[in-house]
Amino acid sequence: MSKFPFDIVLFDLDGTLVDSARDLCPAVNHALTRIGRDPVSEGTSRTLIGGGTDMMLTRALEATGGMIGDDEYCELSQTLLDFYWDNLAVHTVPYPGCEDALAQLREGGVSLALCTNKSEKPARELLDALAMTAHFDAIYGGDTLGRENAKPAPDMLHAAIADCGGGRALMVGDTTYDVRAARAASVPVLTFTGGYADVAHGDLGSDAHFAAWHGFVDAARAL
Ligand SMILES: O=C(O)COP(=O)(O)O
Ligand SMILES: [Mg+2]
Repeated sequence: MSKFPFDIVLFDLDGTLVDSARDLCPAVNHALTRIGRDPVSEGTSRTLIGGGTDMMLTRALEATGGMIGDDEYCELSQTLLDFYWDNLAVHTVPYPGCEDALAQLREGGVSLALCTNKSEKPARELLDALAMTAHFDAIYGGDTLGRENAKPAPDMLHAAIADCGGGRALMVGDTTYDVRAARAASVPVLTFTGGYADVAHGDLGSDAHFAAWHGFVDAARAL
């Protein structure tokens, strides 16, 4: 039994644990400019994150002139990934206070799992680069169980809870993908307002939110 009102915390990655927009934005712009599109601003790129890099590219193409053909899209998606995988930890950092909160949870006997829509390989590489891998008992990426089972589907949440031995779980995220996945898995959900919400925070529909990681443990205990 943990010292918290939950035994397992499932974390989203981009926009929740780490501020990765400053590396994702150059990657999407590398792809856009390759086909002669205008780059998007970092502010715009933040609103495109949450569904995985393919979703980010699709939304960026729609915002800069419309979708392209399937073959060209596949090639461009690979161009984006190649760039991102070589540059995924250039500017990306954990949000202030996040690692202390993870350590506090672990010391309190809570199991931690990562449930990100980022593909598993770059997610693991990013965690390794930031020396954060050891915090997690289970790591799921958007492709681990097949893209069709990425968030907002509940599958990776269910699998991570099982890997952690079952128990009372809590989801922590920043976008509608996280809230919808948590609802589908019947898990309470806390959202971080410092991330990349794709709708107004009040419309995310989470059970509660926190604005800074220093306030996370109190917000989670109050659920
Ligand atoms: O890479 C993305 O677009 C989403 O990743 P996240 O699920 O960790 O927010
Ligand atoms: Mg996110």
